[in-house]
This record gives sequence, C-alpha cells and structure tokens, in this order.
Amino acid sequence: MFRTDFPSSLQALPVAGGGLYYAEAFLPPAEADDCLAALRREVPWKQSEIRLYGRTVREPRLGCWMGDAGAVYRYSGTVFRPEPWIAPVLGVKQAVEAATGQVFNSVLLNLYRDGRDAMGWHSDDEPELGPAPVIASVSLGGVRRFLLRERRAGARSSGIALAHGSLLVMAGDLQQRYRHSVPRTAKPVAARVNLTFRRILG
Ligand SMILES: O=C(O)CCC(=O)C(=O)O
Ligand SMILES: [Fe+2]
Repeated sequence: MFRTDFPSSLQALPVAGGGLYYAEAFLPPAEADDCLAALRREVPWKQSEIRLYGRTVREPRLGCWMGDAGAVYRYSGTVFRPEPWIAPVLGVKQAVEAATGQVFNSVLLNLYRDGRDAMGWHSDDEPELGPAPVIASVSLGGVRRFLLRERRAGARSSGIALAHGSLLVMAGDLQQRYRHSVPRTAKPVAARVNLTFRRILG
C-alpha cells in the first residue's frame, strides 16, 4: 500500500475522502534548480494537438511522455509511446519512489512556458492506471495554482500553490471523486516543469 509515514514530511491535505499528500520542500533548492535547467534542456518537448469538439487545437503547454518501453498511454484520444528515460528524470523518479514506497514505470512531463499555458479540468482515470492510482507530481520553477473540485454538481474548487521542488501525491479514490486543473494566470510567472509519475498496468 501507499506509505504515509515517511519522514520527508509528506503531509495529508484536508480534502474530503482523503488521498492527497504534499511535501513542500521535497527536493533541496539547489537540486531543484539544477533539475529544472536540465529538464528544460534535455527533454524532447513537443506541443501536442488534441481533438476538441471536432476541431484540432494545440495544447496550451509543451509535453513529453517518458517511460519503460512497454508503458503505452492513451490521453485525449492519442496513443503515446514513451520516450526513453533520461538521467535527470531517473534521478527524480528514484527520490519519488523512496518517498512514496511505489514503483513507477512512466511519467508525463509538462512545461508551462508562462501564465498563458495551463491544463484544463480532468481526472487521471484512464483504465491503464487501474481503479485507484497513485500519481506522484513534482513541481519545478514558477509557482502555479493546482485546483481540485469534486465531480458532483455544485461542488466548489479548492487550490494549492505548488512550490518549486515540491511533491504532491494523489492516491485512493481521488481521481474517481475529483477533477483537477492548473488554470491560466495573468500574473507574471516563471516557466514551470511538472512531472507526474504513474504506473501503467501491463
Ligand atoms: O501541472 C500539474 O501540476 C498537473 C499536471 C496534471 O494534472 C497531469 O499531468 O495530469
Ligand atoms: Fe492530472
């Protein structure tokens, strides 16, 4: 099961139903800085297109799917074959696995170039992740708000500012019960890289 007793101070956040944990200072600042620079340089970033209501639109961010060769992922109607692992991502993966007691075989990397880049409301509830996936999300660079809203009608959203070097873990029935998003912001904000580690079930 998912470890919640780890001394790196993964704290349970107060959301109804549980399943959300946060470590604000997961990576030491110097390590987080180096990692951000390496990822911006070395990840083969792409701007994907998605079909939305019959139109093809470019996603408002850059992305990269990376992982073990067998970890194939489908997202918004597109099949992603993972790019091979690169060293700086493997370094973060190892730290995340130690902190969570989970083993991950893939990661979705997102690059939010500025406040206009964003991610819309969604749940990471693809069948290949299984019914109650543990998803570990590391944030680097500009601080952005991560919003969470229950799927039921009339639910209100709550938010958390994800710090440079932080780790957010989504577990339990969080994906079934909630959607999440990273909204655009008009405030000037530095570029942000986010890594969401996942385990695709074979
Ligand atoms: O950028 C973030 O913090 C969230 C990313 C996310 O939700 C995803 O990759 O599925
Ligand atoms: Fe997500």
